[in-house]
Amino acid sequence: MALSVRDVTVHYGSFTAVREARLDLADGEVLALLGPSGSGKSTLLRAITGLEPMSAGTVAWDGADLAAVPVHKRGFGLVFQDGQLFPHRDVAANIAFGLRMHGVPRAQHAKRVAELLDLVGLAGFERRRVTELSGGQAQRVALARALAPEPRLLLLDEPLSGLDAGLREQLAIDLAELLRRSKITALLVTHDQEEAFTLADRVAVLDAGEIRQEGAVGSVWRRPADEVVARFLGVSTFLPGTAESGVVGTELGAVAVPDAPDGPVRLGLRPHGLRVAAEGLPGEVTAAVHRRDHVRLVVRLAESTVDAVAPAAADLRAGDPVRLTLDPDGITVVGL
Ligand SMILES: Nc1ncnc2c1ncn2[C@@H]1O[C@H](COP(=O)(O)OP(=O)(O)OP(=O)(O)O)[C@@H](O)[C@H]1O
Repeated sequence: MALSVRDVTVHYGSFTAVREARLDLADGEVLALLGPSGSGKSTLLRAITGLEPMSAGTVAWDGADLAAVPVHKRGFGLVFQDGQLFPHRDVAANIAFGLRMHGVPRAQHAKRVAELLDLVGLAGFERRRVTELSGGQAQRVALARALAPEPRLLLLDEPLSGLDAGLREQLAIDLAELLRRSKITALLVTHDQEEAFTLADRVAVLDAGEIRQEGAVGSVWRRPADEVVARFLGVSTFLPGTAESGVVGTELGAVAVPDAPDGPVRLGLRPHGLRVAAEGLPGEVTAAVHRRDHVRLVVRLAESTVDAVAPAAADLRAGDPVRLTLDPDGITVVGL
């Protein structure tokens, strides 16, 4: 195991920001620490880098404890939300800083800087002043600077959250491609599930300083371990049901969940787990919000109020009657 984090606890005075965190990261793997604001993600990342003193626990690389290894000798690269570039130097000098710090001979700098700029999609930007870069370009330069010394672990703390939505999505896709192509081992902090799912192989969900669930992104998404994780991953309605031979019967109807074990289960419904259809449960729209590719609804049923979706073209308003049907794609089993 490249990185192993064991029972790491961090206190700020009497407040416990991270409690007994355990994580493993294999070579070439990308792990996202995902959680709401204040859940302790940055604190855990900082503890791993050595920037934050730990009250208990160990951080090891290839089995060797890093307690006595100072931050700059850990061989880790760091990228923060605002790239923290040196404003008075040009792009090439910012990237070469990392090379100088690691004793790369000066004669090799220009070639390596050009390679790194090519890698982050900014070929030819060497002489550009960093004050003349867009937010997205600045983050690419920060990434190139962090990668310059070929770190054994790249740590990214909300690297895209200072950017506007469209750019963030594009940069997340580019970054995911770069991490996979270059087989970089990386730990990413984010509060954005889309970003975590685009970039990471595995995800650890934090809440109130504790890792609630850790696993492959797909399995955490499909099988959240508890209600806290489920809510954070977009589940808004919980529904008891009884599974028999891969079909779960509930008060809202039956739905196929092939791997649900027979017996009582708890379903978690994301908004698109209930869709407007020609047939189904009757209800009344109490709120409708038009989004780019669908309409989000709040619908009052006979016994409860639920979230649901309709196609973008649906012209629905509060007071309209609708019928809802369960869609397995938006339904998880919680706490299996
Ligand atoms: N230097 C500090 N001194 C005291 N408390 C702190 C300090 N840094 C963070 N905290 C507290 O520790 C908790 C965890 O903070 P942390 O920054 O790790 O959360 P986070 O999940 O990264 O949140 P965000 O996404 O908002 O950055 C928060 O309640 C925060 O207020």
